Amino acid sequence: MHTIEINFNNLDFWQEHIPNHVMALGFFDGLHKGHREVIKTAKEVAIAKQLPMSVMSFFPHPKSVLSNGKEQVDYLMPLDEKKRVLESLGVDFFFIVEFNLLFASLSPQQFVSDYLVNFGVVHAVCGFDYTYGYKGIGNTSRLREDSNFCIEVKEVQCVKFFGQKISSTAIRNSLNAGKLQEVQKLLGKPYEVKWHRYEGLLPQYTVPKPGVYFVTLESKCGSYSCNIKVLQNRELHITSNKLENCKLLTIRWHYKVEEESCMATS
Ligand SMILES: Cc1cc2nc3c(=O)[nH]c(=O)nc-3n(C[C@H](O)[C@H](O)[C@H](O)COP(=O)(O)O)c2cc1C
Ligand SMILES: Nc1ncnc2c1ncn2[C@@H]1O[C@H](COP(=O)(O)OP(=O)(O)OP(=O)(O)O)[C@@H](O)[C@H]1O
Repeated sequence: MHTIEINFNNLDFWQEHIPNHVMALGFFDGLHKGHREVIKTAKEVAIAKQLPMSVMSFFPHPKSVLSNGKEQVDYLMPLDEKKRVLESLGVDFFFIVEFNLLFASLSPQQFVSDYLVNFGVVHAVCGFDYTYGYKGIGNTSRLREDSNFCIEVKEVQCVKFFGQKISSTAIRNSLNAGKLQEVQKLLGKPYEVKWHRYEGLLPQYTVPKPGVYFVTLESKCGSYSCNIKVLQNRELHITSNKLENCKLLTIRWHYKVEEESCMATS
């Protein structure tokens, strides 16, 4: 998979060098079941058309840029992890567009013309609620028209869990409430973070609310299941010394064992 960072300075260059392809559109934080359905659908279209397939996402999150940094976004995964998962899903090109105020002010038609039509997109795939362009006024029902009918559009229906749309926001809320089993159902797998023995939690991961959790720790030295504590400042307290020689751990979260209120007395 080729990862290409796009900004206003290199846009012309890439417009000339990217082959015709099928694109999946969206931010895709956490790559949950809904996101995977969009990417799977794009991959199927690409295979049928014998074309490469891409994902176009942005960085940083529109919310943090549009609030001038006042609204902090708790990412579910850093870009490197997103790259790793996208590659495993068969994505050929991962475009990361620099999201800044100038980009945010593009009209829906400008975005579609410069970043889709002139970018070699012949078929776009997005979820039913994908939005684009200034104030997010572009939506899937006008995407084909905004491209002057140059690209085909496939809209993916809502993937739900107990009648509710699966979303990155719902997953962040469940994480913040310590509902790790619910998070697992929405993601389709246990939530994972990377933790360094000296540096702590790696950037752009979110940890659940304070409490005691049953997790699996995985490292080059092996894997081991135990309880760990999330402290008030969202720091992790890992008492197990089984993997003490390993600096970098993947923590796979299973369920909450104890509430924060019980921790104080235990
Ligand atoms: C060119 C462009 C301009 C955008 N401008 C705005 C904006 O002014 N306000 C806003 O809230 N979101 C804006 N967005 C963000 C989108 O509404 C949307 O959140 C983003 O494309 C990710 O889509 P998704 O949330 O469906 O994954 C813009 C997106 C694009 C592509
Ligand atoms: N549950 C879902 N079912 C189908 N498509 C989805 C679902 N969730 C997101 N998508 C689609 O996946 C792409 C990426 O969406 P986005 O990153 O906005 O995810 P989200 O989970 O809705 O995030 P947020 O909660 O921050 O709005 C978009 O095309 C969007 O329409």
